[in-house]
Amino acid sequence: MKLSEFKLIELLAKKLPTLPPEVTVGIGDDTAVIKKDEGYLLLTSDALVEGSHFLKEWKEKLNNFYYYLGRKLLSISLSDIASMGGIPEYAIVNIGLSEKTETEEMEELYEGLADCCREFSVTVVGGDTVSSKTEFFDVTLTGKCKNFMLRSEAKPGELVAVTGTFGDSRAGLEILKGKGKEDNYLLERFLNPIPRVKEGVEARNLGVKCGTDVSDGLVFNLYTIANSSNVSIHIEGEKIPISRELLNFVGNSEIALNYALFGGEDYELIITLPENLQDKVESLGFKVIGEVKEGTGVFLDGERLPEKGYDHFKT
Ligand SMILES: Nc1ncnc2c1ncn2[C@@H]1O[C@H](COP(=O)(O)OP(=O)(O)O)[C@@H](O)[C@H]1O
Ligand SMILES: Cc1ncc(C[n+]2csc(CCOP(=O)(O)OP(=O)(O)O)c2C)c(N)n1
Ligand SMILES: [Mg+2]
Repeated sequence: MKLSEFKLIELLAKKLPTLPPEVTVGIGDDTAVIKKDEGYLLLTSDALVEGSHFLKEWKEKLNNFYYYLGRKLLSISLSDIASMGGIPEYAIVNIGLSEKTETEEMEELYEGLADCCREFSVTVVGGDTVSSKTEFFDVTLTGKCKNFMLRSEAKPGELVAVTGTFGDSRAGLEILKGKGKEDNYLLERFLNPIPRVKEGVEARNLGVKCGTDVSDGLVFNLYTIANSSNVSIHIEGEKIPISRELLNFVGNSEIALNYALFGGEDYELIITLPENLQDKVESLGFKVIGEVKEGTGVFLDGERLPEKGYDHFKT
């Protein structure tokens, strides 16, 4: 594919018929938003594909690898519902199995999926099972909300805040690829991201209007807010949350910051909020990392950052 992931989606979206009036948000945010009764239906889909998101050989390194894959499969869509401030409800699961797939692996995948369903009160209501050259797993998830957060609602003068720490997942991926020293915390952060559903709902309940989650990298997802809100975002390097484990893994704070900014698969939330909500969102566990201003772009300590992140057709 010659185009970037996002240019391609833009091109394909133009082919589709115009939206009916009940579709409040179509392609372009973390979930679709569809007006329903007194509130909204949220709808999202994400896939995990052998070769792109995981390697089958990782099974040899971890005896419960497919359990974690089952959890992550649901968690990545839960993170999209979380970023809208929604409550997850129903899931459809499509699985593509190769000649190498074993029954026990799929049982393990479904045990992970089931545990995650129990933890977040999600009900699997169907799916599809097909053969494929390489394995793939795909979840479509619905959610509900009375009000939602969007990428396009950031306003100049607001603060930018995030949950959790950044860059750990990329380090976990490197460990699985055989680079660097083993670290269970970092591995866990890659294999078992915890979607911030509670934080998303609570932020929205406080009146926060802008949110997204971080799958392609902190900077890239800050750009999705900046671009769709027509604002600039200014963050401070020393405020970016970085774990002790990541610092130990990479050895110095400059490289750790690079992992945090561009790593990807963090599945943490970014929100923007008016200053008067700062204490309240901090008590939910969010940390302020910067501010929203007029203009365009994302800046770190005054310097414009490149709009780069994970792109399926570039990496
Ligand atoms: N093949 C596709 N057809 C229609 N919409 C798509 C397609 N792929 C992605 N999208 C939409 O494009 C937007 C961006 O996708 P993506 O970056 O995958 O979102 P996210 O990081 O929240 O999963 C989303 O609204 C998503 O639903
Ligand atoms: C084998 C392998 N190589 C690279 C990665 C890293 N990686 C794959 S997808 C991705 C970004 C997020 O995934 P995507 O499918 O784009 O999620 P979405 O933005 O749609 O939520 C990253 C960092 C990986 N997990 N596994
Ligand atoms: Mg997606």
